[in-house]
Amino acid sequence: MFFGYMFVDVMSPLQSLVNTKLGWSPEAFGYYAGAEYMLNVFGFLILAGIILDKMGVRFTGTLSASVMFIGACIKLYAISSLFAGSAFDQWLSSWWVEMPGSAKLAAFGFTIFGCGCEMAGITVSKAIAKWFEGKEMALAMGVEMAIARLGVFAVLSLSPRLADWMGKNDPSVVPPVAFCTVLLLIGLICYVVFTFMDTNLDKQLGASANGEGEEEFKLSDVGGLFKSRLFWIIALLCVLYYSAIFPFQRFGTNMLQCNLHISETQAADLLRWFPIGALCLTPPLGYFLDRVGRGATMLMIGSLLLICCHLIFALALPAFPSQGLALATIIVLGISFSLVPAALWPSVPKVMDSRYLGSAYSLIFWVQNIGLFGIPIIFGAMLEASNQGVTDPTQYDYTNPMLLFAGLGIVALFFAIWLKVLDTRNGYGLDKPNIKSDNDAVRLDGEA
Ligand SMILES: C[C@H](N)C(=O)N[C@@H](CCCCN)C(=O)O
Repeated sequence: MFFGYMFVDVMSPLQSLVNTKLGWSPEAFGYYAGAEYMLNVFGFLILAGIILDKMGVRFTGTLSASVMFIGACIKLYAISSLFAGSAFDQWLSSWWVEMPGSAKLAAFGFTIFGCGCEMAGITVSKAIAKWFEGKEMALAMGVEMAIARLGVFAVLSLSPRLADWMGKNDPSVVPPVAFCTVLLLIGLICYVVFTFMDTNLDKQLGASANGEGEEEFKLSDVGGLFKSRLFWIIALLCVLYYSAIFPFQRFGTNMLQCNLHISETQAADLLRWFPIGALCLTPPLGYFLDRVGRGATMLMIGSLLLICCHLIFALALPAFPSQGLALATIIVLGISFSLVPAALWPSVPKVMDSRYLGSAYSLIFWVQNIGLFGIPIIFGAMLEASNQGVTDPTQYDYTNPMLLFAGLGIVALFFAIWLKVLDTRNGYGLDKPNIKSDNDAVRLDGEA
């Protein structure tokens, strides 16, 4: 997940460079950013849930790491000089001309990568929920997410510097993407080694080699989940919250650059404190949740902080372009980004029967991916519409698109409050600690 999250954001701090070097407009960048989730939205994630439940963690993990690597190679080729000017490039550039050939092929590679990355995400979630059931599950998920955030921090720090590899006068998008592609190959090799070690351990313990696929995915479970009000509240809170977080991560560098009139590297250096805040706080919050609880309350506070931060970025930062204000807001956003993920993901096994868990995670990811696919496109289009005639990518006005993020946060807060009310009324146990011997939480199959 560390290398995967690095690859996801490798181009995020390079938006103005891809604009000048590859000719991608903000709209094209938005299409590219949303492409990560495209095939997932059109059903791949549901298939991934079935594969996970049928084939188990070892097989699905190896498959997802391989798919991520293949997607990364396609994207690397798309932005390289091997592709630029080729007959394939000319053909790809000849239709839907707003989207250059390199952007189309990179978006395709990112789509393939996204299938692997999201499949890896549900594999990890299910494995942790199973391994840590009734134990320090929230802490384990918090540590896993912290490692992923460290990847984002690392890539926001490294990417602009690697882009200047050949000298500041000739920056290029290729070195950072190539570097992260090699890391994905190393990740794949590590996972293959893990599967051999895990199989050997099973043999030593005398466990059945196929013991991991015992929780069968049933299509009827999907129907049951879709009819559940609780599922929809969690899924909609998830999609609204994350749609104001991950797309922000992608556009944030340029937003800071435009508002603060600083270089791309300086802006990325500021933005990298966002994942760092989340990195430091998510594990302790998971520890707190395991022992004390308050998950539903954390979801509300996290959503409220999200709204405040995006309103500051939209309205206050353009009026008071201060790096101190930007940094403080980024840190508070990092706190929000710890509270919600730390509480959201461990809440799912609390309210959904373990028989549904693989499918529940894949369906929540699926709903979430619809937002993660659509919002960057809408955001990019709003940015373009708000900046008609602006040719310098460091001079964009980000007010309207940032208000979109604040709006998403307001609706997310509404769902967080609703969840808290239902939890208080029906006793789902969302505000209760994870570690306890006889969990009296009401699960979906017991939902009225
Ligand atoms: C984007 C991805 N679908 C996602 O939701 N990522 C979450 C972590 C999900 C839990 C993984 N074990 C995130 O907060 O990064």
